Amino acid sequence: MNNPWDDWDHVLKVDPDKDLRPGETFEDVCRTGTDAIEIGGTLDVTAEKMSRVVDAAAEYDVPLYQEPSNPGVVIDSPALDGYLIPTVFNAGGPFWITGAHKEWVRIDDLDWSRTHTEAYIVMNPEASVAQLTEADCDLSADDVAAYAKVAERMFGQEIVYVEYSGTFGDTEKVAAAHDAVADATLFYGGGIHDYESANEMAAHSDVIVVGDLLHDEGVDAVRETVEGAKDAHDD
Ligand SMILES: CC(C)=CCC/C(C)=C/CC/C(C)=C/CC/C(C)=C/COP(=O)(O)OP(=O)(O)O
Ligand SMILES: O=P(O)(O)OC[C@@H](O)CO
Ligand SMILES: [Mg+2]
Repeated sequence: MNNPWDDWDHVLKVDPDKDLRPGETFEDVCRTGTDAIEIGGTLDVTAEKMSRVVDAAAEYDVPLYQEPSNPGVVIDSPALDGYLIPTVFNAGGPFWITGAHKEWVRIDDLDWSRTHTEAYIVMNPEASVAQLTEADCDLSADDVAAYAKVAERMFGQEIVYVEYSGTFGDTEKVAAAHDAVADATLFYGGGIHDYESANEMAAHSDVIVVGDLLHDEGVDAVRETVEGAKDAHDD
Protein backbone atom coordinates (compact mmCIF):
# COMPACT_ATOMS: atom_id res chain seq x y z
CA MET A 1 0.00 0.00 0.00
CA ASN A 2 1.05 3.57 0.60
CA ASN A 3 -1.05 5.46 -1.83
CA PRO A 4 -2.07 9.06 -1.25
CA TRP A 5 -5.73 8.08 -0.97
CA ASP A 6 -5.02 5.85 2.03
CA ASP A 7 -5.23 9.04 4.08
CA TRP A 8 -8.13 10.73 2.31
CA ASP A 9 -11.66 11.08 3.69
CA HIS A 10 -13.15 13.37 1.07
CA VAL A 11 -12.73 14.01 -2.64
CA LEU A 12 -14.34 16.83 -4.54
CA LYS A 13 -15.22 15.94 -8.13
CA VAL A 14 -15.24 18.96 -10.41
CA ASP A 15 -17.18 18.52 -13.65
CA PRO A 16 -15.36 20.57 -16.31
CA ASP A 17 -18.63 20.93 -18.22
CA LYS A 18 -20.35 22.67 -15.29
CA ASP A 19 -19.91 26.16 -13.88
CA LEU A 20 -19.04 27.19 -10.35
CA ARG A 21 -21.61 29.23 -8.42
CA PRO A 22 -21.59 32.94 -9.28
CA GLY A 23 -18.85 34.75 -7.36
CA GLU A 24 -16.97 31.56 -6.42
CA THR A 25 -13.44 30.89 -7.68
CA PHE A 26 -11.12 27.90 -7.94
CA GLU A 27 -9.23 29.33 -5.02
CA ASP A 28 -12.43 28.90 -2.95
CA VAL A 29 -12.84 25.38 -4.34
CA CYS A 30 -9.30 24.44 -3.34
CA ARG A 31 -9.85 25.83 0.17
CA THR A 32 -12.89 23.73 1.06
CA GLY A 33 -10.70 21.35 3.09
CA THR A 34 -11.18 18.47 0.66
CA ASP A 35 -8.28 16.02 0.46
CA ALA A 36 -8.12 15.94 -3.33
CA ILE A 37 -9.81 17.20 -6.45
CA GLU A 38 -10.83 14.77 -9.14
CA ILE A 39 -11.68 16.33 -12.49
CA GLY A 40 -14.17 14.49 -14.66
CA GLY A 41 -17.72 14.02 -15.89
CA THR A 42 -19.50 11.76 -18.32
CA LEU A 43 -21.12 14.18 -20.76
CA ASP A 44 -19.65 16.94 -22.93
CA VAL A 45 -16.16 16.88 -21.46
CA THR A 46 -13.31 17.94 -23.76
CA ALA A 47 -9.54 18.17 -23.29
CA GLU A 48 -9.85 21.94 -23.49
CA LYS A 49 -12.41 22.10 -20.66
CA MET A 50 -10.22 19.74 -18.62
CA SER A 51 -7.19 21.98 -19.11
CA ARG A 52 -9.13 25.04 -18.01
CA VAL A 53 -9.91 23.46 -14.62
CA VAL A 54 -6.41 22.02 -14.13
CA ASP A 55 -4.79 25.37 -14.94
CA ALA A 56 -7.13 27.24 -12.59
CA ALA A 57 -6.46 24.86 -9.70
CA ALA A 58 -2.73 24.32 -10.34
CA GLU A 59 -1.38 27.02 -8.05
CA TYR A 60 -3.06 25.72 -4.87
CA ASP A 61 -1.65 22.81 -2.97
CA VAL A 62 -4.59 20.38 -3.02
CA PRO A 63 -3.76 17.19 -4.98
CA LEU A 64 -5.24 17.15 -8.48
CA TYR A 65 -6.25 14.02 -10.35
CA GLN A 66 -7.80 13.66 -13.74
CA GLU A 67 -10.57 11.08 -14.15
CA PRO A 68 -11.06 10.72 -17.90
CA SER A 69 -14.34 9.47 -19.33
CA ASN A 70 -12.65 8.52 -22.61
CA PRO A 71 -9.12 8.49 -24.06
CA GLY A 72 -9.70 11.72 -26.02
CA VAL A 73 -9.96 13.94 -22.93
CA VAL A 74 -6.72 12.89 -21.22
CA ILE A 75 -4.37 15.84 -20.87
CA ASP A 76 -0.68 15.95 -20.16
CA SER A 77 -0.05 18.47 -17.40
CA PRO A 78 2.68 18.68 -14.77
CA ALA A 79 0.05 20.14 -12.42
CA LEU A 80 -1.67 16.75 -12.23
CA ASP A 81 -0.67 14.41 -9.43
CA GLY A 82 -2.06 11.54 -11.44
CA TYR A 83 -4.77 9.86 -13.45
CA LEU A 84 -7.56 7.74 -11.97
CA ILE A 85 -8.67 5.49 -14.80
CA PRO A 86 -12.18 4.04 -14.50
CA THR A 87 -13.15 0.54 -15.50
CA VAL A 88 -16.88 -0.16 -15.23
CA PHE A 89 -17.13 -3.68 -13.84
CA ASN A 90 -20.90 -3.94 -14.43
CA ALA A 91 -20.87 -2.34 -17.89
CA GLY A 92 -23.15 -3.83 -20.54
CA GLY A 93 -20.28 -4.66 -22.89
CA PRO A 94 -16.50 -4.86 -23.04
CA PHE A 95 -15.77 -1.37 -24.37
CA TRP A 96 -15.93 0.27 -20.90
CA ILE A 97 -14.06 -2.66 -19.32
CA THR A 98 -11.07 -3.11 -21.62
CA GLY A 99 -11.90 -1.63 -25.05
CA ALA A 100 -11.38 2.07 -24.30
CA HIS A 101 -8.25 1.19 -22.36
CA LYS A 102 -6.83 -0.80 -25.24
CA GLU A 103 -7.37 2.16 -27.58
CA TRP A 104 -5.78 4.52 -25.08
CA VAL A 105 -2.56 2.62 -24.39
CA ARG A 106 -1.88 2.18 -28.09
CA ILE A 107 -2.09 5.91 -28.87
CA ASP A 108 -0.32 7.44 -25.90
CA ASP A 109 3.06 7.02 -24.28
CA LEU A 110 1.72 6.70 -20.76
CA ASP A 111 3.27 7.76 -17.51
CA TRP A 112 2.52 4.54 -15.66
CA SER A 113 3.88 5.86 -12.36
CA ARG A 114 1.02 8.38 -12.25
CA THR A 115 -1.65 6.06 -13.70
CA HIS A 116 -3.99 4.38 -11.21
CA THR A 117 -6.97 2.07 -11.42
CA GLU A 118 -10.51 2.71 -10.25
CA ALA A 119 -13.07 -0.10 -10.44
CA TYR A 120 -16.51 1.40 -10.86
CA ILE A 121 -19.67 -0.38 -9.77
CA VAL A 122 -22.38 1.84 -11.25
CA MET A 123 -25.61 1.74 -9.23
CA ASN A 124 -27.97 4.53 -10.38
CA PRO A 125 -29.62 3.56 -13.69
CA GLU A 126 -30.71 7.19 -14.26
CA ALA A 127 -27.14 8.56 -14.25
CA SER A 128 -25.38 9.47 -17.49
CA VAL A 129 -22.58 7.08 -16.63
CA ALA A 130 -25.04 4.18 -16.29
CA GLN A 131 -26.72 5.00 -19.57
CA LEU A 132 -23.48 5.51 -21.47
CA THR A 133 -21.98 2.23 -20.28
CA GLU A 134 -25.32 0.32 -20.29
CA ALA A 135 -24.54 -0.77 -16.77
CA ASP A 136 -26.54 -3.51 -15.08
CA CYS A 137 -27.53 -1.65 -11.90
CA ASP A 138 -29.90 -4.31 -10.63
CA LEU A 139 -27.46 -5.61 -8.07
CA SER A 140 -27.93 -7.01 -4.56
CA ALA A 141 -25.52 -6.29 -1.72
CA ASP A 142 -23.95 -9.70 -2.40
CA ASP A 143 -23.47 -8.84 -6.07
CA VAL A 144 -21.80 -5.55 -5.16
CA ALA A 145 -19.52 -7.30 -2.67
CA ALA A 146 -18.60 -9.92 -5.25
CA TYR A 147 -17.73 -7.29 -7.88
CA ALA A 148 -15.61 -5.48 -5.31
CA LYS A 149 -13.74 -8.67 -4.48
CA VAL A 150 -13.16 -9.54 -8.14
CA ALA A 151 -11.92 -6.00 -8.79
CA GLU A 152 -9.43 -6.11 -5.95
CA ARG A 153 -8.30 -9.74 -5.93
CA MET A 154 -8.45 -10.70 -9.60
CA PHE A 155 -7.92 -7.41 -11.40
CA GLY A 156 -5.61 -5.66 -8.91
CA GLN A 157 -7.67 -2.47 -8.83
CA GLU A 158 -6.34 0.10 -6.37
CA ILE A 159 -9.68 1.82 -5.79
CA VAL A 160 -13.20 0.34 -5.80
CA TYR A 161 -15.80 3.02 -6.46
CA VAL A 162 -19.48 2.48 -5.64
CA GLU A 163 -21.08 5.08 -7.89
CA TYR A 164 -24.61 6.37 -7.26
CA SER A 165 -24.00 9.64 -9.14
CA GLY A 166 -27.02 11.93 -8.66
CA THR A 167 -28.74 9.96 -5.90
CA PHE A 168 -28.00 8.90 -2.32
CA GLY A 169 -27.15 5.20 -2.25
CA ASP A 170 -28.10 2.14 -0.24
CA THR A 171 -25.81 2.05 2.79
CA GLU A 172 -26.16 -1.73 3.07
CA LYS A 173 -24.72 -2.18 -0.44
CA VAL A 174 -21.92 0.31 0.18
CA ALA A 175 -21.05 -1.41 3.46
CA ALA A 176 -21.02 -4.79 1.69
CA ALA A 177 -18.42 -3.48 -0.77
CA HIS A 178 -16.41 -1.98 2.09
CA ASP A 179 -16.38 -5.29 3.95
CA ALA A 180 -15.35 -7.15 0.79
CA VAL A 181 -12.11 -5.29 0.15
CA ALA A 182 -8.92 -5.67 2.15
CA ASP A 183 -6.30 -3.47 0.50
CA ALA A 184 -8.25 -1.51 -2.08
CA THR A 185 -9.69 1.84 -1.00
CA LEU A 186 -13.48 2.07 -1.11
CA PHE A 187 -14.78 5.27 -2.68
CA TYR A 188 -18.46 6.15 -2.46
CA GLY A 189 -20.08 8.86 -4.58
CA GLY A 190 -23.65 10.04 -5.11
CA GLY A 191 -26.14 12.47 -3.65
CA ILE A 192 -24.07 13.72 -0.72
CA HIS A 193 -25.53 17.14 0.05
CA ASP A 194 -24.90 18.07 3.69
CA TYR A 195 -23.11 17.16 6.91
CA GLU A 196 -25.47 14.30 7.75
CA SER A 197 -25.39 12.53 4.39
CA ALA A 198 -21.59 12.87 4.28
CA ASN A 199 -21.24 11.58 7.83
CA GLU A 200 -23.51 8.61 7.16
CA MET A 201 -21.79 7.40 3.98
CA ALA A 202 -18.31 8.07 5.32
CA ALA A 203 -19.09 5.59 8.09
CA HIS A 204 -19.49 2.88 5.42
CA SER A 205 -16.62 3.78 3.09
CA ASP A 206 -13.03 5.00 3.08
CA VAL A 207 -13.51 8.09 0.94
CA ILE A 208 -16.65 9.97 -0.04
CA VAL A 209 -16.82 11.81 -3.34
CA VAL A 210 -18.91 14.97 -3.64
CA GLY A 211 -19.79 16.22 -7.12
CA ASP A 212 -22.94 18.12 -8.11
CA LEU A 213 -23.18 19.93 -4.77
CA LEU A 214 -20.25 22.15 -5.72
CA HIS A 215 -21.95 23.27 -8.92
CA ASP A 216 -25.47 23.47 -7.46
CA GLU A 217 -24.92 24.87 -3.94
CA GLY A 218 -21.30 25.99 -3.77
CA VAL A 219 -18.25 25.83 -1.55
CA ASP A 220 -19.89 26.39 1.85
CA ALA A 221 -22.09 23.36 1.36
CA VAL A 222 -19.05 21.34 0.27
CA ARG A 223 -17.17 22.39 3.41
CA GLU A 224 -19.95 20.89 5.54
CA THR A 225 -19.55 17.56 3.78
CA VAL A 226 -15.80 17.64 4.48
CA GLU A 227 -16.60 18.05 8.17
CA GLY A 228 -19.14 15.20 8.05
CA ALA A 229 -16.60 12.87 6.48
CA LYS A 230 -13.75 13.80 8.85
CA ASP A 231 -15.97 13.43 11.92
CA ALA A 232 -17.12 9.97 10.83
CA HIS A 233 -13.52 8.79 10.57
CA ASP A 234 -12.38 10.48 13.78
CA ASP A 235 -15.03 8.71 15.84
C1 LIG B 1 -9.30 4.38 -20.85
C2 LIG B 1 -9.72 5.76 -20.59
C3 LIG B 1 -8.67 6.78 -20.63
C4 LIG B 1 -10.98 6.11 -20.34
C5 LIG B 1 -12.12 5.19 -20.23
C6 LIG B 1 -12.71 5.31 -18.86
C7 LIG B 1 -14.07 4.67 -18.71
C8 LIG B 1 -14.16 3.19 -18.72
C9 LIG B 1 -15.13 5.49 -18.52
C10 LIG B 1 -16.49 5.02 -18.28
C11 LIG B 1 -17.06 5.60 -17.01
C12 LIG B 1 -17.10 7.08 -16.94
C13 LIG B 1 -17.84 7.82 -17.99
C14 LIG B 1 -16.42 7.71 -15.98
C15 LIG B 1 -16.30 9.19 -15.85
C16 LIG B 1 -16.47 9.70 -14.46
C17 LIG B 1 -17.88 9.74 -13.99
C18 LIG B 1 -18.58 8.52 -13.64
C19 LIG B 1 -18.47 10.89 -13.85
C20 LIG B 1 -19.86 11.05 -13.34
O1 LIG B 1 -20.67 11.19 -14.36
P1 LIG B 1 -22.23 11.53 -14.26
O2 LIG B 1 -22.50 12.25 -13.01
O3 LIG B 1 -22.98 10.28 -14.54
O4 LIG B 1 -22.32 12.45 -15.52
P2 LIG B 1 -22.69 13.98 -15.77
O5 LIG B 1 -22.46 14.70 -14.47
O6 LIG B 1 -21.74 14.38 -16.87
O7 LIG B 1 -24.11 13.94 -16.21
O1 LIG C 1 -22.61 14.38 -8.23
P1 LIG C 1 -22.85 13.49 -7.04
O2 LIG C 1 -24.23 12.95 -6.95
O3 LIG C 1 -22.37 14.13 -5.78
O4 LIG C 1 -21.91 12.20 -7.27
C1 LIG C 1 -20.53 12.31 -7.11
C2 LIG C 1 -19.75 11.36 -8.00
O5 LIG C 1 -19.80 10.04 -7.56
C3 LIG C 1 -20.12 11.46 -9.44
O6 LIG C 1 -19.24 10.70 -10.20
MG1 LIG D 1 -22.45 14.23 -12.39
